[in-house]
Amino acid sequence: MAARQRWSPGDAVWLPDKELAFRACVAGDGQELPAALRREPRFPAAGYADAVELRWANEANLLENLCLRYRQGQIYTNVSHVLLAINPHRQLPHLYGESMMKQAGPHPYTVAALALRRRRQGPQAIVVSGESGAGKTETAKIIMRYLEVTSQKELPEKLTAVSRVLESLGHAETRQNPNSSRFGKYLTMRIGRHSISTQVTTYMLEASRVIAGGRNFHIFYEALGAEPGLGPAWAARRKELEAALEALGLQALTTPLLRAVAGIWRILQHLREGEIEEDEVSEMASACQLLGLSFQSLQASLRHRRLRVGAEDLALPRAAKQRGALLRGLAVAAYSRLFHGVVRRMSDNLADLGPEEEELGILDMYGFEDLQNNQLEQLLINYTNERLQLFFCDQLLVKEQQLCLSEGLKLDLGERETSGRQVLDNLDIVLNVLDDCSMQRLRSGGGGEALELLLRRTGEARRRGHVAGRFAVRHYAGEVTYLTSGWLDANDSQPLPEVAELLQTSSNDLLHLERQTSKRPCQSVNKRHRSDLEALMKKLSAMGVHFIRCFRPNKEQSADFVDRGFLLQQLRGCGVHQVLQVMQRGFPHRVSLQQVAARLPGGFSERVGAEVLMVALQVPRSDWRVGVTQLFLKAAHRDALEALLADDRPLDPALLQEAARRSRRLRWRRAFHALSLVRFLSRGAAQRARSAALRRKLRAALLAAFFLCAARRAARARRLAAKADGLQVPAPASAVLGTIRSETPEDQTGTLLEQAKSEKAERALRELARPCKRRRPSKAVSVEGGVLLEMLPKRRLCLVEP
Ligand SMILES: Nc1ncnc2c1ncn2[C@@H]1O[C@H](COP(=O)(O)OP(=O)(O)OP(=O)(O)O)[C@@H](O)[C@H]1O
Repeated sequence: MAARQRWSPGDAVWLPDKELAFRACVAGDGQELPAALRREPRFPAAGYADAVELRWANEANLLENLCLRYRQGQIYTNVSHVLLAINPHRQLPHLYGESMMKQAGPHPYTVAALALRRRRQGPQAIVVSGESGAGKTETAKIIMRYLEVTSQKELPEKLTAVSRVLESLGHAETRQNPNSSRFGKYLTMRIGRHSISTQVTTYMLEASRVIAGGRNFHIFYEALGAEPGLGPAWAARRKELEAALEALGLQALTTPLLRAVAGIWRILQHLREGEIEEDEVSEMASACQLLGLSFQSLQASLRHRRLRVGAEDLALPRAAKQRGALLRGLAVAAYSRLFHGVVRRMSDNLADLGPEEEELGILDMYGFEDLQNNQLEQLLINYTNERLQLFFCDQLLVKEQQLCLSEGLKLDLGERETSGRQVLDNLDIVLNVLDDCSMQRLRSGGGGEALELLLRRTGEARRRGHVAGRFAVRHYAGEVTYLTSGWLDANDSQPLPEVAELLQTSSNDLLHLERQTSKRPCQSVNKRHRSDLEALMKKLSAMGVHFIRCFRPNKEQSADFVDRGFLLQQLRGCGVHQVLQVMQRGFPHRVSLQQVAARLPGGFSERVGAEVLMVALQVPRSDWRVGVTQLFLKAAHRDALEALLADDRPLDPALLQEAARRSRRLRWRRAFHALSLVRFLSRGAAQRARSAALRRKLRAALLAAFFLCAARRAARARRLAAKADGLQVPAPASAVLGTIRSETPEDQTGTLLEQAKSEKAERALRELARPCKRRRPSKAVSVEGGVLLEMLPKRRLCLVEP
């Protein structure tokens, strides 16, 4: 989306605007508007169902397109493989009828249909992400409805029951959403011939919400359903919860669960000020009864802290603040154990899964968070989102590259995202240090300092001003400031020893510690979360992934308007602009070759037809490609695509004929170039072969010269020796010449030697004249020749072959 510096008169542009995000303008002659973006000249009345159809694929046009569609009740829009969904905050029944299940176009139904079709190729996953209140849970429900209807198999009653129980235990009313899920959820479905089996995995419950002071988890109000001031709705919801537990065969859990929740609620009533006075301790009796705890034990723990010094046990009196901290720890730990205890029992009841290939998963993860006071929990949530975002960008590139590859196109779609990886690396360092501090049981002072030191050193996590105890991280969705206080406690997956002991002795099984596997003994919160996330990412990497991105239209949860600035911020935050960038680099407009062929009179093959049309529409050669099944066009050629697809605009036959001629010429020219290239390359090969032959001949000549000289020298030496001794010339020095086996009379040796010498030279010269062929040395080379065989590299020995 390169911003043009100079504009022509009448160019439609978008200029940044504080209120509207972008303001529509018309450029003057040669005007310099560096921050301006090219405006789409005209949108179709219903907007573009797929934003890659935009002629100018930039974020301003994307935003305008989304708003245009939203105003007409079209909340879904595609950006290539990604589905964007804007929360309507009102019921839109026309979007979810069964007739919609058969239609193409942007919809969660279409995503589910694609995932279902592809599940035979391997396990598929649908990742639904977005801010809190953006509509993730609703979207997941829409997908499940589709699966139920189209597979004509009843979704197991248990699945609905699981969702209902999880809603009670893990959802709460927040500022953004009256039914906000405060944990991550991955739902696995295996669709067999006769049934669908399911399994649920949960990720990091925001257990600190129990003591946060605002609205608590729904189950608290359901447990107290009949209490005055709560309204009849909660009583009805309590009945639903009981029915869901019964459907799961867990009716035995109803009473202990609701009693324990009521017990925690009692504790919370005394915790309003954060401190517990001495006389208030006695009021804990009813809470203990509901939780199945020993009141005496709790009383003792609240009054005194036990400390072991050497062999001596000391009991130090607790202050009101310390009593408050202990009770807070007890409430959080008890709720966390309740949640995990129920989830574990539900999973045990659902465990019967089919073969892995049939798997279809739906991931509903908590969205990016930036609260007033961001703690370790928010850091872990944002860490998760950062991982998912990186995964999204990688997958996007991979998918586009796969499509190009399958269509036989060679495109440079740019590098993979790296800044997110850097942020993650730095956060990993921070979280590892936190674990080290936790291991050494360093309390606030030491641990906090170590963390801060490290934070100052890491590039992305940098200190803000001189405020101690804070640091900021530049996430993909914006900068978030975190407080470091209380991290060590928050990172401790184990409650205080007194609390753990108390809960372990409870008469309520749900409050007992979950079974520990030997692999993960007592991991810290952050370590456990990261290892769960790692396993999830590994799983997703091996699956076909489909993305749905959900957005909030405004902060007010109103169905009446779109806050464009707020929506733009979310679009930027979830990396839709990266999708657009990739599209911009590639060929975002696609049309099937069959459709192209249908626009032409007969006589053209699909590929040739596409070429002819491109020539006729005068699209520059660099702006289109013909793939195996589709014609690809650059972003700026939307008009050409429209001309191509509009049935009511007949193509001029004369123009087509001319285009066909030009296309033929083009193809001939291409064929000629290809031939020339082949000739050039083969000429090069012949040239290389000739020079190799010449090199071999030169080597042969040198060797021949060497043999001649050696033979001559040896003969002269023998003649001289014979002259001096007056003796006969001895047998020939066949060791040098190699191939001569002398059985001739001794008097003929001199002549033979000369003869052999000249024969050898002649043979070498003949070899020079012979066309070169690589030959392996013959086995018939004589024993004397063997001396040479050893001395010279083997491939050169063909020269001494007789
Ligand atoms: N497609 C839809 N049609 C009608 N209403 C919707 C739709 N999607 C969301 N909503 C409304 O928005 C509210 C919030 O949606 P939802 O609970 O799915 O958000 P979420 O993204 O899961 O939030 P959180 O992350 O906090 O759990 C719903 O209670 C519902 O009223």
